[in-house]
Amino acid sequence: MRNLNWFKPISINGKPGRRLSLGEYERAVSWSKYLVSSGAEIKGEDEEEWSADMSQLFIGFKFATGRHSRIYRGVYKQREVAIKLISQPEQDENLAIFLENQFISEVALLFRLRHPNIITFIAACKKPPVFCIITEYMSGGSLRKYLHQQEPHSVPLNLVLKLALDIARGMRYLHSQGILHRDLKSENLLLGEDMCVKVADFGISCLESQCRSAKGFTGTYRWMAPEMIKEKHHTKKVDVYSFGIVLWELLTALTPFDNMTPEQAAFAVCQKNARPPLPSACPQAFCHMIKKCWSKNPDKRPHFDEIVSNLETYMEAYNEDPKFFCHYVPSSRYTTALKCLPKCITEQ
Ligand SMILES: Nc1ncnc2c1ncn2[C@@H]1O[C@H](COP(=O)(O)OP(=O)(O)OP(=O)(O)O)[C@@H](O)[C@H]1O
Repeated sequence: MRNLNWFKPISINGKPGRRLSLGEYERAVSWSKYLVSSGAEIKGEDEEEWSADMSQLFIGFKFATGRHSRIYRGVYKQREVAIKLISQPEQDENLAIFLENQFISEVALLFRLRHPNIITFIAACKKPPVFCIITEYMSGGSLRKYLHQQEPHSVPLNLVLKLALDIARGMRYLHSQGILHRDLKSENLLLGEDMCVKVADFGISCLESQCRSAKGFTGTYRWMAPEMIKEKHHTKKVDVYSFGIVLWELLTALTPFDNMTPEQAAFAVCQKNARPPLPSACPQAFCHMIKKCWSKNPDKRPHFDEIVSNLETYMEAYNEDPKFFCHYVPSSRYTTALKCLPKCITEQ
């Protein structure tokens, strides 16, 4: 029997929700016939624990779309959530299998992750040909959307630092769990209230020991490390490369390789070792970090431990002296002195 709770207009924070339009209602009805759980199809490792109780789920309106998904707002067990619905196409068996495997892998990874800078997984539901993933709702939307609303080069340095540190902490945790994200970009970084950033979209993530070729992930070429574009063996360092591009985005509020198609960008990165231009006014501390992160040689890219530690040092120095970025000279004795400075102060 259909669960009509799904189609009640949702109420969020006491404010009445919007009633679904006829089109949205019809789409929701067509999706719901697959999603209303009989409980019979719940199988597999951990599924008992992550399987959503559909009687507790209220679906609202669609607010975003992915390549193969639609994202709805909703309420699950009294909590505001985002509901990602993925539907398998009837006509394309290979894509259907790919999407099912992607769903299984994304849920298996998300289920185990708990960190303030990683999107919080709430529940999921598997009713082929439709799958859903329920996560906390991030009211600020994507970092990409936020940056596109800013004037180029206008994000204040203390905010760049805070956002970069949130992302780097989330990524350090992810790597400590042996997981490669492989699709780190501003669109997959979500903002909460108080401008906290969380890493999201683990659709093509993998355990380092099990990662295979990245064939077909053409949509993310602008952020993709050359070894991954070339479908070569790749390591955690592909995420460090992407972090370098994200840091460039934070400083410029621009889209990388804006004047090129994703394929042209991929060619330029691999064949000409091209990178987005660093702004002339880019503080040395950031220029140095960005260049190291997007080095051609993955071994020259730092680990997230080092990135977090450097960003924390910059943050402390900036809080002490907002002119810190004007004085900073990379890889000098000044940097070493800076690193021991807080210790020296506390030891006195
Ligand atoms: N929990 C959330 N809270 C707020 N917005 C979200 C949330 N999850 C996703 N979104 C929005 O939906 C967009 C697409 O989500 P997501 O990247 O997870 O879908 P996808 O199907 O994997 O997309 P693609 O394959 O195109 O990368 C995000 O860029 C973001 O704007």
